Amino acid sequence: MIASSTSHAPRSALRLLKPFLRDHALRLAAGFAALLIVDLLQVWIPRVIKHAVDALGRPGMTQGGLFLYGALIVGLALVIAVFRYLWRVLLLGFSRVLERDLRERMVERILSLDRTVFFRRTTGDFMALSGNDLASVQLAAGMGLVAFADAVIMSAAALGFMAYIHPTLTAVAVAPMPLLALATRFLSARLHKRFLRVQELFSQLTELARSTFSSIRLYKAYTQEEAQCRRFDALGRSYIRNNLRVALVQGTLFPFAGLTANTSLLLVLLFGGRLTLQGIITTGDFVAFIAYLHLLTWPMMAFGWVANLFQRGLTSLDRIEGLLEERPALRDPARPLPPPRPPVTIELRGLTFAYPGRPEPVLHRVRLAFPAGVTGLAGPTGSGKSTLCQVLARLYPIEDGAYLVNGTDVNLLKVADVRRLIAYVPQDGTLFSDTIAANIALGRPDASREEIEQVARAAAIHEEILAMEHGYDTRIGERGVRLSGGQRQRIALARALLLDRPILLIDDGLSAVDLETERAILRSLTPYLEKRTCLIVSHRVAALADCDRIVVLDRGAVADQGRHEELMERNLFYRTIYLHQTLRH
Ligand SMILES: Nc1ncnc2c1ncn2[C@@H]1O[C@H](COP(=O)(O)OP(=O)(O)OP(=O)(O)O)[C@@H](O)[C@H]1O
Repeated sequence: MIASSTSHAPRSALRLLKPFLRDHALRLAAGFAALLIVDLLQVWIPRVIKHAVDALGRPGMTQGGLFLYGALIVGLALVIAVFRYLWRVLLLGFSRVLERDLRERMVERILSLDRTVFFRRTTGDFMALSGNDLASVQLAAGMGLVAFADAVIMSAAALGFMAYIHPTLTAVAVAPMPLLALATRFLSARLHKRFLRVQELFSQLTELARSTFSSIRLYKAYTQEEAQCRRFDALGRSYIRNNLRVALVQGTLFPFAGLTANTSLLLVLLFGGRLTLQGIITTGDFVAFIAYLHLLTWPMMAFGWVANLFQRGLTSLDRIEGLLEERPALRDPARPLPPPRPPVTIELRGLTFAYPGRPEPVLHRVRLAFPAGVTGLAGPTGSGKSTLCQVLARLYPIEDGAYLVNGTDVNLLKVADVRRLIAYVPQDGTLFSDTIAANIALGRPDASREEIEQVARAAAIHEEILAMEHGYDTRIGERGVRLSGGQRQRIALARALLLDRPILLIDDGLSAVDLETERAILRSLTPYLEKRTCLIVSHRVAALADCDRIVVLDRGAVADQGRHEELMERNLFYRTIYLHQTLRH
């Protein structure tokens, strides 16, 4: 699941940010300039304090004079507040814009991918990427970047002022700092590994939650609530355990930074105190020096913290890059031919097909022409009927044999141009939490109510929709009414009819209605299907009896084809199933 995220060095992920940094260079420059001003003004305050303290020892110093120093500090603080507001808006705003940009690119990429990728990646994986990972990148690019720049500017300025007071004392005060840098480096390497594991577990947890809640009725029916709770519990414990392992490293890093800062303070008190007593530096210098040391404490802590943020951000950016680098297996040719025009005929020539990652072909040298009219597709379960529909719907790459549209190989056409010719009704007609009208109009949101009603009539669902309280405006799904399996299938069929495309593929799309209704619907579709090419898969061969032609598939190969009467005469499988099903009804 996470394989692609760990396949390349995290730093290569930074390439992702380059064009973005270029586009927002001005905003960043203004933001960092504001940050620089804030930091410089901030390090100026101890200078004012120094002068105030030194002035205290001079004769003739009045309260009014002291007030002036105080007013100067307040003035500086006001200017600092304005510029701090500016950098927050500019730099933190930058991280939000980056977040939005990455999210849009991720959504675009996910929508461009095909099924081959979704076999490898789970929904939980996508959710973790757009949740946790994106938040980590945003935090690193926002607060992380700001804290880092702030720490660099502040420490450089503070060190400069300290060195100006007394270079040797400065060297003594910063002596413990390299230790902190080393500790940060060592600990953040561990943190990277542990954090990766936490992200993986979060992804698994999200996937478990999604699959549990979307199939909650099934778990209840199988009384699997407790078992499912145990699964959550085990995964949740592992998630906490691994988070604690992260906290253990972080918990070492922060106190260590604090300890280093206080050691520096001790050294300054000892050596700086002596220098003051000897009169080498003034009391004001000594007070200012300690104020600078306080200003240095934050950058020292910040380096450790920022190292963590960057580590997390890089790990997440790497995972996001893994997703953005995914490419659909189905790609458009470099120079596609113009889209085919109706009337459209389709044909398979010696098509052999295996699912990606599976060596065993599911379809073997299928040779079939689909003339205008209705072709029925029958065959034992697992014989490859759905696979054939999906290949025809242009959902998988064609690598062995040919799929021709109006005599042109589909590999020479744009994928979307072929798909635009086909209305496909899959086995599980997925409906969305929206109104019935919106569900039917999925492929044509601009369709009029009249057009929607017309296709609903053809799919024999109009009367039932009208009988509902809000008719076509009835909401379905989690917050609306629950529909029967047959109703869902007929709405899915109406949705495909509304597309008004030259080819219609119905993959057992009426399995949930009774045989008579299925036959009646197929008969009522006859006027709609005139001049179109239609393939209907059905488990009930009796429903296919009126088709112009019926193909029998067996273990992925075409076993027979002909009219109902012909197959009744010569095809044992067809006759047996037909008699079995009609006698039972
Ligand atoms: N996504 C997939 N990945 C790998 N193998 C698959 C996939 N979908 C189906 N198969 C395999 O392909 C074979 C044909 O399945 P398919 O669903 O096309 O048969 P079918 O005739 O439509 O079956 P049914 O009548 O039960 O719906 C089966 O062996 C199945 O296990």
